[in-house]
Amino acid sequence: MKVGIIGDGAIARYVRSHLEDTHVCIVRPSKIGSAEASDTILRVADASQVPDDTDLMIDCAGHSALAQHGPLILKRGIDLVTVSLGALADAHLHQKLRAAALQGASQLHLASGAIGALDCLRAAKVGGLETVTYLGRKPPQGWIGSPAESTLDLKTLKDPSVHFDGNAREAATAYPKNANVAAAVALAGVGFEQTKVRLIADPSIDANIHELSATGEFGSFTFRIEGKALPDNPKSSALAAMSVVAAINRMQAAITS
Ligand SMILES: NC(=O)C1=CN([C@@H]2O[C@H](COP(=O)(O)OP(=O)(O)OC[C@H]3O[C@@H](n4cnc5c(N)ncnc54)[C@H](O)[C@@H]3O)[C@@H](O)[C@H]2O)C=CC1
Ligand SMILES: O=C([O-])CC(=O)C(=O)O
Repeated sequence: MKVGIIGDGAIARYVRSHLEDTHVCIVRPSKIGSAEASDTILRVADASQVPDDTDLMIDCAGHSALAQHGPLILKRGIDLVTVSLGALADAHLHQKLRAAALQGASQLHLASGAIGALDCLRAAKVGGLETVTYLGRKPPQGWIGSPAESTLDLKTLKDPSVHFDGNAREAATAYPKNANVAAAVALAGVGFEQTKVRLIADPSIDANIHELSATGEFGSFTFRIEGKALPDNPKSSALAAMSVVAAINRMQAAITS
């Protein structure tokens, strides 16, 4: 399988290090000439330059990259795995990606990202869900560059502080680098409006802690994960990068779980 990637950040580097070969990489135009001499990968600036024989593209570059490159990749009949699923909180983009996939007879696969138990939520949805709540906690440095900065002094924070309380659509839209998990939970469960989200900066922790609780016809469950961040990006959990590799592996397996 010829696999290409979008982005060259923390998640993309992890994913590439776990793939035998990467065929092509879509990067920002300013980075086209910046490849290290040892890196022989074909670097291109947009989806129209991705070679025709590419079987699968992997988006590890965030919401704007999925919006920019996703529709053409799918229209060209190339399957796409994305970790930037918070971008789907934009109903217009959601519809555009869906239409592109139908037109190209391709599929957009949503990596599970930094959370687990989405399989449980999807199954529970069949019987009917009553409440779904997601709580995202990160150390203060994980919220730098986000709207948390407008309500909290992240450098001097002493106590755990809630800086967002609302629904998954608002969270995914306002926190494109931090609330993709809220979108993953919404898409697997009761949708963007009904999924309750709280985001917390917590100086007493050194992990990205995600908690998911649901009740419904099936009963109830709570899932909690303490995820280590990737060494080169405190915002992104290592599990998010691992989930992309797992999604690629699943797509190539004869028997999938
Ligand atoms: N689903 C989940 O649980 C998670 C999802 N994410 C998403 O993954 C994204 C990437 O995370 P990291 O690798 O840690 O971030 P990063 O900041 O280390 O890397 C992002 C890379 O994307 C590139 N990029 C941005 N826009 C681009 C465009 N239009 N075309 C080509 N390249 C572009 C940047 O140059 C950079 O190399 C985050 O922005 C976030 O939206 C991150 C963590 C968890
Ligand atoms: O990596 C994480 O822990 C979660 C994250 O940034 C996101 O949901 O966008």
